[in-house]
Amino acid sequence: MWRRELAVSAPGKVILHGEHAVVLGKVALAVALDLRTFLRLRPGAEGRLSVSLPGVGVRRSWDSPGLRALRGRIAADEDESKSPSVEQLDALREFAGIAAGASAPESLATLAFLYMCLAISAKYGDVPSVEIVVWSELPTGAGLGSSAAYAVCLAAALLMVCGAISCPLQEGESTSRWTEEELTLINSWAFRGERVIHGNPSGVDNAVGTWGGALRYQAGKITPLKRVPTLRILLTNTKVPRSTKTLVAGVKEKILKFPAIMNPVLDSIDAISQECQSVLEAMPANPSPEHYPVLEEFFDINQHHLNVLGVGHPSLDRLCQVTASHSLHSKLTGAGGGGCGITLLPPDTSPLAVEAAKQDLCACGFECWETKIGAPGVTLHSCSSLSAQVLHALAQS
Ligand SMILES: Nc1ncnc2c1ncn2[C@@H]1O[C@H](COP(=O)(O)OP(=O)(O)O)[C@@H](O)[C@H]1O
Ligand SMILES: C[C@@](O)(CCOP(=O)(O)O)CC(=O)O
Ligand SMILES: [Mg+2]
Repeated sequence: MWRRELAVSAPGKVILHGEHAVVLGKVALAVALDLRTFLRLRPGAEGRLSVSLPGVGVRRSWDSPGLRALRGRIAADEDESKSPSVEQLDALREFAGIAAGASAPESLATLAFLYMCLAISAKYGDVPSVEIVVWSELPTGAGLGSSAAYAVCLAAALLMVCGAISCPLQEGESTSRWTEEELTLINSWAFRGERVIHGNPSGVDNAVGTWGGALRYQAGKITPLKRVPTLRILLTNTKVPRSTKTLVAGVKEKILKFPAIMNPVLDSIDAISQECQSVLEAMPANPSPEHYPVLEEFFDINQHHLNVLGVGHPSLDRLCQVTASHSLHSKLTGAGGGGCGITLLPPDTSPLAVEAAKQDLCACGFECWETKIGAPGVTLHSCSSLSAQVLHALAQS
């Protein structure tokens, strides 16, 4: 029986280069963002599991016998590939009253929650009697990895409640992190949760959510970037909604239709990620301003490539044009099709130019803010150490 009241948080991410191509085994460079998802965990009534997801309007509660019976059906279908099978997802949908093919945020969030809860408890313990609330500072479905931050928080909390990983927070401590081995387990379960939401994720988003910082990711191999310069980045949300799952499926279709045309584009994106990594790693030892025009050109070239892959959007074209009129360079980040773009702010950019660009972007109906990148990965918190704003948001549910 779980007895403590605790919170878990995980950061969103910004992909500098390699979105979409990374799904097909190419290199991506990604950094953790200073916007986080928070999960509050507390003991619930004996024999009941409750979840509240205010960001997507979900408030559900189930009794343990019903969940155990469902778990029996799901566990029987467990396959070797560790991917949720069609039969498993159908059984979960039927149980939760979600229509086949429903892809609304609340349906996917509920499905991912049930899947992770039942699969983790089947392997490591009993269905927990806890109350879970998840709230995020991240916009949902905007390219900043909210799905992965959600899956990472769920994986960490559920693995801890089921005893698969430790509860590293001592009495009196405000925050704590897990060991490398435990983080690897959290990451692998978060990846499974992402699969429920995305269909075919690369795993880069959950890796950043778990480890934080800045990393290179390729085909499951995670390499932390140690000496990355502090880049100033302006983040702009076009507020055009989109679904990563649909966009990733669209890219796959295009590649199958025109392999000879599309594969070289993916190779070029891969080369951009690799060259960008070399430039970033050379910058701390040689902090010359001449690196920035190179980074800006990489943004421009990759933005064109992403348009070729079919994941651009008129709102993103507008974003690039507006920032270009202030001599700044931008690209989409994440799945595209709307959502967010990033703009590089070289150190010599005048504060007036940044302000003017922000004003013009806001006049388009966009929201923009300067970000700090390289935030810590998944973290365990005492509830009393959370800010009043986060506590308030978690208590509203
Ligand atoms: N705070 C949250 N609470 C519940 N579900 C969430 C939350 N954040 C994200 N999700 C889930 O993730 C989905 C969005 O994922 P996705 O389309 O990959 O966009 P992104 O990861 O770029 O924000 C939502 O539809 C929802 O199912
Ligand atoms: C397009 C992709 O490269 C990143 C998707 O990021 P987001 O869900 O838009 O935050 C997909 C993936 O890597 O799984
Ligand atoms: Mg996502």
